[in-house]
Amino acid sequence: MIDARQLTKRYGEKTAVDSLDFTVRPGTVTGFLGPNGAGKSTTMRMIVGLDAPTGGSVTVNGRRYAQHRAPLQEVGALLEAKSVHPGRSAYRHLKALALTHGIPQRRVVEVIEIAGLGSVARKRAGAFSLGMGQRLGIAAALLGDPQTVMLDEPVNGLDPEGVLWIRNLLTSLAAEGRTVFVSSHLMSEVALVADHLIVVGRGRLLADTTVRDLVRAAGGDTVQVATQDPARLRDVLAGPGVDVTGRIGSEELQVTGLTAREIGLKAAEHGIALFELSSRQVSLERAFMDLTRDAVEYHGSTTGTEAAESLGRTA
Ligand SMILES: Nc1ncnc2c1ncn2[C@@H]1O[C@H](COP(=O)(O)OP(=O)(O)OP(=O)(O)O)[C@@H](O)[C@H]1O
Repeated sequence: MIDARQLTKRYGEKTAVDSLDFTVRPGTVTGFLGPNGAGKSTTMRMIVGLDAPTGGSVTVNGRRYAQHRAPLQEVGALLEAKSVHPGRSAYRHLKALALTHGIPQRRVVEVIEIAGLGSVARKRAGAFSLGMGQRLGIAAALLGDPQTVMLDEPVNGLDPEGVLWIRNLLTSLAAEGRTVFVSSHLMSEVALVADHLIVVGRGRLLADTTVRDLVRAAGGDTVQVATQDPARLRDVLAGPGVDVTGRIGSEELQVTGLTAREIGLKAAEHGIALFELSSRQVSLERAFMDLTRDAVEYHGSTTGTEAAESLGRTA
């Protein structure tokens, strides 16, 4: 559990994080969303004590990070590209980390497996691709088998297989009852994996909500499903607040009141094959853009004249 109370960070005149109040709960993936410069990284750095708050406080499982006796076993974090000695292998890097934190060596082998680094673990980390570097950072974050896992933009640099791997990893960590907090500036990415969302802009809290409520508020909660067995899927999905429509004899159903993820999970649970599963993500993306419109620091639509004027002002 991560608990931020009136958390504030100022750098001179700039308020990077502005009186944030939020709670990240165990057993679920919480997405931390906001446009570039919204204060996500600064908040995460304060959670693990790499930056001191100017005001307010943030605790992990009831204590400030520095007050934990074995912090690596409490919170595993992937922040911006970790400094790994380029001449050191992934294995030796993790081994050194384990040694200095009293973590058994067998855990090093385990996290190498979890991170899919088995075939490159003995190679120099300096020769790693961005994606391999991310995997090594994630292996390091999981080393202490922490109850809380926090990842800053983890899909950066990962190929499609890596992105899928991250999604599955986050979901299974949450299913084990851990607190999973993951930042991104892409709603489409977060919506696939997170149940809960904390949205920030210019350091302020814009929304503390569920993906489901945000979708509902955007009026885009229809999910298109095509299945082998529509009658059975209707029965499986039936419940309060859920509405399923579809033509008789058609494989296609339109579902409201459940997310694509919930439908996919229920179908899998009952062994029902799906041929299509698509939510109206465009409206979800739009809901995020509407929420953060006034908080975006750099608008791509700035005209040449405006850009020149603003350059002139700062010059
Ligand atoms: N050390 C620092 N000194 C001065 N300003 C800083 C410092 N670190 C961050 N900032 C400023 O604080 C604001 C928030 O930055 P932060 O990196 O936390 O945002 P972010 O949401 O993580 O953005 P991004 O997605 O671009 O990483 C930005 O305007 C940034 O320029």
